[in-house]
Amino acid sequence: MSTVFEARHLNKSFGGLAVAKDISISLARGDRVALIGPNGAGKTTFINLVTGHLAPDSGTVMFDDADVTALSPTKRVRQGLVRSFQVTRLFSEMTPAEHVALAVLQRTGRSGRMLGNFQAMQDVMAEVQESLHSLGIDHVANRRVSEIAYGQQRLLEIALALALRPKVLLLDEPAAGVPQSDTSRIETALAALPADLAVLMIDHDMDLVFRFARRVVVLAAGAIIFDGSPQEVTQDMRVREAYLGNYANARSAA
Ligand SMILES: Nc1ncnc2c1ncn2[C@@H]1O[C@H](COP(=O)(O)OP(=O)(O)OP(=O)(O)O)[C@@H](O)[C@H]1O
Repeated sequence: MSTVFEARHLNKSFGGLAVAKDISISLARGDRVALIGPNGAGKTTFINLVTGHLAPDSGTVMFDDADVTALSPTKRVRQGLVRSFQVTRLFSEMTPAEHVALAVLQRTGRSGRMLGNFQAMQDVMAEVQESLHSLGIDHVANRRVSEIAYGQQRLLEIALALALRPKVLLLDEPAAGVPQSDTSRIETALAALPADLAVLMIDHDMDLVFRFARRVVVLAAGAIIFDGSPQEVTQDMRVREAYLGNYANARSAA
């Protein structure tokens, strides 16, 4: 598989606190990687370094064989390096259909001012319908975001990220805050992501992580302490001590 993304030796400190220590991770097309670790390990900081929301003190971010370390977050998104939107970035008065239409208009270089007329644009409408249908939220397409369930809002985040046609998708806790009864919908959406898309997901729900990931990277105190298969990670003594102890014991007892 060809490498599409590579973080090389990223370092970042806040004051005296080193939160990224020589982090190197690469992703190939079709990868399904989970980034796990204790609270405060530096997972979100890593995503921010990758997307350009934070500048590293040293190190390089490579995307599609080009150095994108100095590019703005917007330029990285345009190239296909996309993180899922956060619920807090949705507009409560707008509908899911309008959100997706806006993303499609932006991606295709058309003005957001055309949003009032998107239902007359066949290509936009077709993509909106197909997108919301594939994520199982087409029945709430025309409700206000403030009126739909939290799990549906999180599915809309995924729809918006996919509308940007990413090559690499970074998902920061896609199921966090979603009631247990709805997490299966998120899992179904994750399982149906395009096969050639490279996905890196952060989550604390280990059942979700182990069903989704074919590779697991563990961060602790800003450093990678493990990068390997889900089968090996539960056996790794450093990982057990830093994070997975109880979970690994439960799995081996089951
Ligand atoms: N802008 C900032 N300024 C100072 N310290 C920060 C900043 N952002 C994060 N930190 C610190 O960096 C460390 C890593 O935080 P980060 O949010 O990346 O961890 P995390 O692994 O994503 O944690 P969680 O699982 O709780 O979301 C923490 O100690 C945090 O307090």
